[in-house]
Amino acid sequence: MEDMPGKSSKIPAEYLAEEILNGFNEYRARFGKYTSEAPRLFAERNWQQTQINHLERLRVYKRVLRELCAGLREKLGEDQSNPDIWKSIKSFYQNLIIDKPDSELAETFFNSTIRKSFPGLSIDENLMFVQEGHQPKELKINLELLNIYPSAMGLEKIIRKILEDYDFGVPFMDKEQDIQYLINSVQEVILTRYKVAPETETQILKSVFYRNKAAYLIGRTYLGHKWMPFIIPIANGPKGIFVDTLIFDPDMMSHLFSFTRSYFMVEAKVPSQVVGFLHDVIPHKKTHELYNAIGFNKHGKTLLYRDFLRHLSQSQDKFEVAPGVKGMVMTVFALPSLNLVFKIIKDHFEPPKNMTRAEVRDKYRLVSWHDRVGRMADTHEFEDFAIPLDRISEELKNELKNTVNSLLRVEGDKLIIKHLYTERKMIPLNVFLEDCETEEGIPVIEDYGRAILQLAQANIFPGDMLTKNFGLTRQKRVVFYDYDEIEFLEAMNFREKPKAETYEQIYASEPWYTIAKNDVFPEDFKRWMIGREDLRSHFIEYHNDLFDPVYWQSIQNLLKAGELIHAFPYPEEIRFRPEEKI
Ligand SMILES: Nc1ncnc2c1ncn2[C@@H]1O[C@H](COP(=O)(O)OP(=O)(O)OP(=O)(O)O)[C@@H](O)[C@H]1O
Repeated sequence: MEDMPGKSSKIPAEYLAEEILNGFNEYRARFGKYTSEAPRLFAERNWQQTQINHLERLRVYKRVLRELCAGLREKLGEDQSNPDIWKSIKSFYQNLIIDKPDSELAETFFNSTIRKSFPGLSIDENLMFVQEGHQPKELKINLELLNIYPSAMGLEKIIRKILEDYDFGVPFMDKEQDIQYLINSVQEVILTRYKVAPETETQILKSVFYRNKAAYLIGRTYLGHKWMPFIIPIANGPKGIFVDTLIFDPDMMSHLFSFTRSYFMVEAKVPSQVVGFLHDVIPHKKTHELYNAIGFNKHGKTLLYRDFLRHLSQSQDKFEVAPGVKGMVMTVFALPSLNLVFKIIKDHFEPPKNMTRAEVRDKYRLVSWHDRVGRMADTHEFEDFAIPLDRISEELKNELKNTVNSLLRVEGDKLIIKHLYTERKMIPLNVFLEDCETEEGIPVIEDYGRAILQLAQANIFPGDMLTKNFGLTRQKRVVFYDYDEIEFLEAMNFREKPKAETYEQIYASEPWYTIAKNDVFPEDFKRWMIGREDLRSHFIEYHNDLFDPVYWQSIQNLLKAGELIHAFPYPEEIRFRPEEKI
């Protein structure tokens, strides 16, 4: 063994590097086991277990890491924060993972390990993979990952062959009708507009993407001058498997991979190759978002951080307090040129907020584990996040000092923030509604109500539903981002207001009836949900159900009966069949 600098006198660095690699392999094996069960659970329509597996898979990383790091800390003893030893471990580890098909994930795993084992570590390229190790993993497409259908086969034969190749082990409800629906869609969208040359082809990833109650095939057709990507959603209803629709719209495709959706279960032995294909098919999405979407959210976080560092070095603007109404629980700031916000839990909350910092963190964790149904933003959690002091505006410096001082320290020319969340930057809904035209506002407020109802169907009650707690995405979709008052819908008690009968009751300045902590009176929502006169009446009429306690109770009853309500990540109108035919 080559004599490495600073080799531990007690346990050789080589051994510790192997131990970290074993931890990584353990994580990959356990992650892979949950992923590999997705096709069977889909075939069995076992949605309960699908949900459990989704949650368990999200927990694997931390669980493996916790055990590994406890062992490492014990073995390293006083050497836990000896940079020479870690440098040596990194060097051995780098050699061990060099030929791994998922070495980029293994690097991220190393970073997590050292951050949890080395007290007081600051970002250091010698000790961590701040940038990618050897050679950056090229996002190359491997043709072996694809099923290929030459155009010369003819449309109908291609479609038949696709439905044969992707065998879910369950009979189709009506395969002939599915084939006809698919032919019609292709004719409508492609063949009426483009002439497909016979020497071209259609490619579909062999790996199927599973999420909730659906499976998705992802592919593209070469039209002779450009690729036309598509997604085929497939569902398994009580009468069998069926193709639910065919998606060509790039925005819809992109939304399927949105930061507001849960991660897919998909076999990806070489993640960079699957991401490479997705990158070509959905060019809008950044690489870190695609890694997140296929379940490697820790590596997604690494890439997000690398993007952040690059962005910082290429921009000059200053971090500012985020526009909109300031939070009572979170201090939120942003860099105008960057598509992210940074959220820190305040040191003290003003009444009526009376939760603790730990409780707020629990709520954020709940959201990251829960099905976000396209209506809640995913967050990444960072510890000891460094920002150059000269990039922070004076106003923000004061705001940070006044609200989160206990989490700040200065190291050289950097401000280090002990704990923060990053989240996609959106336009706060209240800001948008302040000066939009009526016609622009109408679809947005309709979507606001829809967002609340879809969250309810996923067993989430936002608690505080004011427009300031929702944001608008690039695609003008309304997304909830204020999690500190979130509750499970099942825990709420939706009530009608008792009718005042006596003189005292009618003229009482305070409610004369008792109100329990989880009581909710939906008819009150009318008073404060939408302030603008020109939008208010439309909202109240359009979302009449929102103000009816019986409607909320009916959603609770469905949830109590164990119903997993599937939130379709595409509009109802594009589905091939109405719900009653399924
Ligand atoms: N993802 C985001 N994109 C853009 N702005 C955001 C985002 N998240 C938060 N903000 C801004 O920061 C403000 C405070 O954020 P947030 O609602 O999460 O804090 P809070 O302290 O939980 O709020 P509250 O006082 O309602 O509990 C928002 O009103 C909005 O203006």
